[in-house]
Amino acid sequence: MALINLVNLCYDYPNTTGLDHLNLTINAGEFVCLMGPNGSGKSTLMKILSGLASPKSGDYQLDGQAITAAYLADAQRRQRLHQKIGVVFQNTDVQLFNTSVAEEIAFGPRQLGLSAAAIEQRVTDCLQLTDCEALRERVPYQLSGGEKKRVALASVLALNPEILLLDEPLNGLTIAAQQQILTLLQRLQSAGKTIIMASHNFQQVQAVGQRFIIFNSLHQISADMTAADLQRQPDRQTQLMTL
Ligand SMILES: Nc1ncnc2c1ncn2[C@@H]1O[C@H](COP(=O)(O)OP(=O)(O)OP(=O)(O)O)[C@@H](O)[C@H]1O
Repeated sequence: MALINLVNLCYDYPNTTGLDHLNLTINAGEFVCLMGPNGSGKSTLMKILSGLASPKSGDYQLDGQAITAAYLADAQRRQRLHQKIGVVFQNTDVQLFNTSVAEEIAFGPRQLGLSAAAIEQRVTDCLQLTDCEALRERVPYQLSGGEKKRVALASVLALNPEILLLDEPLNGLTIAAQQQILTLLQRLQSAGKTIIMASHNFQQVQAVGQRFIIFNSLHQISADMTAADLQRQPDRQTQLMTL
């Protein structure tokens, strides 16, 4: 069974279309890049997948469960969804609000009601996984862009989600910081996570993406290709280089 299944999914903002009749299946363990020009719908799809918005029409199923407005209205179910799908937002500053990095990572597990020992274990594990041990007592909003991104990822991983959604996680980072995030995402995929990453920069993601879902300016999916498909289509690669 598909992990994520979208059928004829539409979403509208008050004055514009967000998503137009998306049909999409994503299986567990995939590393998927959502690509397309500015305003094509990548962030809107992330909003729907993470339960921050519900579709106007069409279906969204996660592990066979229909995610509807009624489902999202139930706080317990919403929490279950948020445990399953972790989101790293485009603007990391909206995500980091605690007074230390350790507190930032502990926040989610504490909300789940875990014991102090279990929380400490998750903080230590996630600091190590994201190479953030040295940042443990730092104030999150004073960190560099790359450090903030790694801490945001650590705080999301503390809930041990099956799926990671990342909206333009490489924007504004140095090449070294980009590489560090990409290597980490590959390790997480090897550990069994499903990775869904939005990007409009093919150069940044071509080495890691295994599947590329390409949006057009009409907020539709115009192509859905594996990395191997893309290898055989240099014209398409050139097009993606200039989104
Ligand atoms: N909060 C909002 N209110 C109204 N319109 C919105 C809102 N957010 C997005 N839109 C519109 O919905 C469409 C899809 O936008 P979306 O942010 O999903 O695109 P994107 O592909 O993520 O773009 P970018 O690469 O710039 O982040 C665009 O036309 C955008 O202007």
